[in-house]
Amino acid sequence: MLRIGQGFDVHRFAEDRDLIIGGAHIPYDRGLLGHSDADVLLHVVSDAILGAIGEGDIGKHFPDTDEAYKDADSKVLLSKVVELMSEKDFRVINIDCTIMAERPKMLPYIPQMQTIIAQLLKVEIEQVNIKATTTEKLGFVGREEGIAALAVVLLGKENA
Ligand SMILES: Nc1ccn([C@@H]2O[C@H](COP(=O)(O)O)[C@@H](O)[C@H]2O)c(=O)n1
Ligand SMILES: C[C@@]1(CO)OP(=O)(O)OP(=O)(O)OC[C@H]1O
Repeated sequence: MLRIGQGFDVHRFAEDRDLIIGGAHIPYDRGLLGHSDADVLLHVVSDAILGAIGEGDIGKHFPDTDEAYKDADSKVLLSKVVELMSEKDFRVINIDCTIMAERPKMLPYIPQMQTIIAQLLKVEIEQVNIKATTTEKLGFVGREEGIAALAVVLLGKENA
């Protein structure tokens, strides 16, 4: 059986926050605001998987009203999502992600993000594709107010 899922998320920039995208710590003068570490890329990967297995979204599983998730490491949240996926006997076939950011340049950090995400998903690096784009100075991304990301995932389950 094959199942597809998608995720979309946005976080605004804030002073005095680390910029963490796909688990990579990116040197920059601002980070992203959130209840968790605001790793917008890991959030869309989590949401895409939850969507594919019909389990809602990360807000349902890790509410932003719960102090347990204050400054939470999104790698831990994604690991819990992967556990849920595995309990349902699904595995990731491939995932394709896009980061929308006017700045900073993501390209140098993409191999590191791929490695981290592949480890968390328990797949090979080749099964994880990550792209980055500006929005040509248009909209909230273009005004450098925040970063958006999206992901599409294909899951498979044997003998079903
Ligand atoms: N934050 C970003 C945005 C883009 N890139 C890389 O630059 C290429 C060109 O971007 P355009 O938005 O001008 O099409 C893009 O394909 C990415 O490889 C980036 O690294 N970080
Ligand atoms: C991840 C959670 C939980 O800490 O918080 P945020 O970092 O605010 O992220 P968001 O994508 O807005 O919503 C999901 C939340 O439940």
